[in-house]
Amino acid sequence: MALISVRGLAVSRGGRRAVEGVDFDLAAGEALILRGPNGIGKTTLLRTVAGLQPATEGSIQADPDAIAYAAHADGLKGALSVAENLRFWREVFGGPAIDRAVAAMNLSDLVSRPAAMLSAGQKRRLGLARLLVTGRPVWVLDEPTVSLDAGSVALFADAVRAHLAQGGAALMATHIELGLPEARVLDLGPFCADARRPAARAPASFDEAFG
Ligand SMILES: Nc1ncnc2c1ncn2[C@@H]1O[C@H](COP(=O)(O)OP(=O)(O)OP(=O)(O)O)[C@@H](O)[C@H]1O
Repeated sequence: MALISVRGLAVSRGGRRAVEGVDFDLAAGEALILRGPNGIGKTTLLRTVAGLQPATEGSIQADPDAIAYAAHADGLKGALSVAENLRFWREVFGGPAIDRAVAAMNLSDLVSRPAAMLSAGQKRRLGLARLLVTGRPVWVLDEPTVSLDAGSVALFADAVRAHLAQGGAALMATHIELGLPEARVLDLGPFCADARRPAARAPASFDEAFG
């Protein structure tokens, strides 16, 4: 059974339709990568699936309590240490102990350091470790590997693979090659609202050259 089922989905940002007519299912053990050029609507689609904004059209079947959403921003508390941040999130979500998350994202040497004193890549590793302490099955991730070095991208791919093996699922927008050949790819290009309705931008009766 699908954990997320999307049919005929259109999403908008700033009053403009971004993509429309999007269909996909995501089942336990599956990963789906959204691709498309800057501005096509990947973030908008992920925010809509995560329940942070309404769909313009179409349907999304998913349990909002099953989704852990990680946006561009890491959402860390700068004054709290790495361990305190993870314990905070664990208590909010009621997920598993933090040890596995610390090890999975190579944070063992940093557990006592305030999050404000981490590098950009270390902050990102902590932001991703947060997913593991939510205990939620569906990860919805927006550019999860920004700031990560090659070794950390590989760690992240391992964490996703382990999550899938445990019956989880992942929906991700990324421009880079994650090293997850088992993931399906959905190119949003054909679903760009402007490209599908060129007449809406340039009516046939309008003579652009002499208007
Ligand atoms: N705050 C905003 N207000 C109005 N429109 C916005 C805002 N942020 C983004 N947009 C517009 O919404 C559209 C979709 O943006 P979105 O961030 O979803 O694209 P994206 O595919 O995630 O892009 P990127 O690859 O650059 O992250 C774009 O055309 C963008 O210009």
